[in-house]
Amino acid sequence: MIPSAPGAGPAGEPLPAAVRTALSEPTAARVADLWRELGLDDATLHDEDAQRGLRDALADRAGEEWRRACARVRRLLDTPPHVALVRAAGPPSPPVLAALSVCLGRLEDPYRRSWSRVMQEIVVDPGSDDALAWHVDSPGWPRTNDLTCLLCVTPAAAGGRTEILPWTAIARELRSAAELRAELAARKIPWVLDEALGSRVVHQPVIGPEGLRFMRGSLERAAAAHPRDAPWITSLCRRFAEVAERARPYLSHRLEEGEILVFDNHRCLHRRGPVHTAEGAGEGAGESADRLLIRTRIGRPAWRRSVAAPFADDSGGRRHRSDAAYSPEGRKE
Ligand SMILES: O=C(O)CCC(=O)C(=O)O
Ligand SMILES: [Fe+2]
Repeated sequence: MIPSAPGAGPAGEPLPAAVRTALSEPTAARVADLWRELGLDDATLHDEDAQRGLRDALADRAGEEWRRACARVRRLLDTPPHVALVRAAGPPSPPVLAALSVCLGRLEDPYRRSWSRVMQEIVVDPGSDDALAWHVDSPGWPRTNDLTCLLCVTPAAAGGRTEILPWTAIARELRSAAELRAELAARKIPWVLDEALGSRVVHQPVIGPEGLRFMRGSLERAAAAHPRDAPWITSLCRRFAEVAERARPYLSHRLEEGEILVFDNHRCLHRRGPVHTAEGAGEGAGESADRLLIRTRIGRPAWRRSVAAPFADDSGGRRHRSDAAYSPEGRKE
């Protein structure tokens, strides 16, 4: 009912060199040593005290390069296009991903079940095309995560580009569609939360005061669960998807082994381009299961983000947010 995105196209721009940060081998090794010393793994990391312990240990002992890299990533996330790419020397390092994540905010896990992971393996799922269309992560959570980090363990043999569409580009496209923009900000979608979270419904617009909330599959679920609202939900979703499809520029990057891509999940949409097998193939056919990423989803950023609530104006996020408007404690779930 809502059209699919075509995936990576020639219109995507490469990641600017300015968003890249390298970490030296000694720093990466120190981080991994701390991780081992603290006896951390995915299960222990669910605990907020363990996350705080790791953050404190890193501040004390990971060194100046680590401190600078974290500060730089925070700055990059605060500035359009709200993206940072970190490459630690050596093989792909889940400890470095976890360490970077806890230095940015809290690793979120609203499920709190034995099967849930704060460091989640992301493989190509031929049964779902949600990742192929512009979306934000966690539309099935009461509050979507603020930041997403993706560590590339195994790159795609071919294709599989990760693409980022910053809010500033969407806002520009919406300038000539004031009515649609007003509707996107005013009409509250009855989002159906994940089954494991009780399938509750939360009412939020696509363009909310805190950011974007959009995923085609979730909107289809909302429409199916609320047949009377289905016509306007479907129409709004289709029109927004068309705007996102036209919006430029967006970034397109094929993650390489060991790279960590971090982006602001409230101020960007993202998607994955089709993955090709050696035989070649298009979307849906020949998708390879080899590509492996590890994802963390971060809430309550550890710093006060300084960029204006982008949804209050069209200035591209240059105005400063008031601290009060962005205090994590002041947020409702
Ligand atoms: O695989 C990627 O590059 C992104 C995947 C994604 O967006 C998702 O699984 O939600
Ligand atoms: Fe995603």
